[in-house]
Amino acid sequence: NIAGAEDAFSPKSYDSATLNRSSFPSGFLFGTASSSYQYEGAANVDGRGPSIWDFYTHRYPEKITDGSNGDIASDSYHKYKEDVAIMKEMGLDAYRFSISWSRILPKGKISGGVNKKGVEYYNNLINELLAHGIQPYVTLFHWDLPQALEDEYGGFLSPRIVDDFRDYAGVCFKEFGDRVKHWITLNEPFSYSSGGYAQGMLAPGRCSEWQLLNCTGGNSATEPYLVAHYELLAHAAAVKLYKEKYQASQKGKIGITLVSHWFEAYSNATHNRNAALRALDFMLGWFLDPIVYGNYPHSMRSLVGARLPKFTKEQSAMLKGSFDFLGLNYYTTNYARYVRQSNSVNASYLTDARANLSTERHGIPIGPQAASSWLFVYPKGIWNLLQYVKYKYGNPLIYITENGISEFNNSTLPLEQQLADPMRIDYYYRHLWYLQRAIKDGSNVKGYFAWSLLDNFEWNSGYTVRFGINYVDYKNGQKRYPKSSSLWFRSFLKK
Ligand SMILES: OC[C@@H]1[C@@H](O)[C@H](O)[C@@H](O)c2nnnn21
Repeated sequence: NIAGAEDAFSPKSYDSATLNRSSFPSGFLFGTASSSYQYEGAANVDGRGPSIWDFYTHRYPEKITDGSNGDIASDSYHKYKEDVAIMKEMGLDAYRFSISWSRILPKGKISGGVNKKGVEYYNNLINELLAHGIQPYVTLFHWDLPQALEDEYGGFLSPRIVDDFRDYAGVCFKEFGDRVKHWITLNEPFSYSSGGYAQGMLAPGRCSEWQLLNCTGGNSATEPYLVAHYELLAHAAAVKLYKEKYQASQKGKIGITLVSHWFEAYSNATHNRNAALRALDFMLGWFLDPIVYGNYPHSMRSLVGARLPKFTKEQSAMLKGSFDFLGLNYYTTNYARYVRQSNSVNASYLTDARANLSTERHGIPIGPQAASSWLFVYPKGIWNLLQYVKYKYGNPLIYITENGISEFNNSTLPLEQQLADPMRIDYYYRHLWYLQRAIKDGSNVKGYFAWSLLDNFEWNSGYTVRFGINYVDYKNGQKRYPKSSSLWFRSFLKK
């Protein structure tokens, strides 16, 4: 049910005696997550082609809080062996990372050539992980689309992306599928379509002029829905290829990672409870309904109308059941309340749900605010979200593929102060407590990946916030240091 009690649980202490690996089913997987553009650096090294994030950060540095980019980032391209050693030291079982499409295919297409050095880097990373008993969970697309495809036909705004994504996925299955047994096609298609085409604060930075968000063209009423449609079809095409050509011999699993907030009704009034359900449809159901039921949620079809693309019968059949597991990213919870559509002249994805989202009620915040302005700590939301997915979508096999919190970059403070991150220990302890609760209540969750192993490039926030369990000294050759949460995880994960 939507009316949720406040998040009542707060631990007396964080010692791993009360909550640890054995609070979870045996074989439960613990990992950390990352992504190529945010971690690797080496942007123009060894044949990598530019992605839309290289273009966006260099062309519009003013759109990034500190004017930074991922040219060097956490330099994992050169330091991946150190990173694997840190994972081993922490006692982690798995590592979720993404492949840079333009490092493998610099021009985005096979016809543009496969970059052998790029293939070599990911082979080295995968082999290093396996040599240390750490399982690779590999995301094919984590927002860094080859700029060549954006230039040629507008990237995910065009149906041509479906074939190109499928071909790229095929190269990865062929090159790495003998050792990679868990594939994630897309990371958060919601964020890519809403952030990139409705709000415009993620690359390629498009939105309606009237939203006055300083976008470079676009239409927030139509483009988010077109992009989401082609993301779904690209996902389904890659899954079809894997299942038809590779799964029998490679015996791996393939899925997709979706993100959702939990939404608490602003009040128990029916119109506010319905607003919370619509908010879930427009953020999670937008993608989960098509892959579970083969079509968009009813609320979207009725409210968005002709602006919502339609699936053909064949496409619907290809989408329905197109996953062996669901990756779910949870960070925060919002209040939702009914709002009458302001006007139909300036339609936008951002108002189509007729649900006003807020992070406070009667002036009281829903939880403590992190450094990231959208992130309020509400651990019970992970339990709520898992109940909702269990009941509405048939209790699918789930991995929590991201969960985490950010602090501000205070690199002027003494290092030992910067390494003290008690709020991160509190965040992880409380979310993990609700996660083991949800599993005991029947949710089919098999693993958990914390965001993030290291501090990294946080998209439009640049390096002004830090999500790392381990610190990266950007002023000193990206040197890694464990934060207190890294040491806490080490005791939590002890076997
Ligand atoms: O903002 C923190 C992280 C980003 O760094 C990830 O790239 C992205 O997958 C995500 N989704 N929700 N929160 N996050």
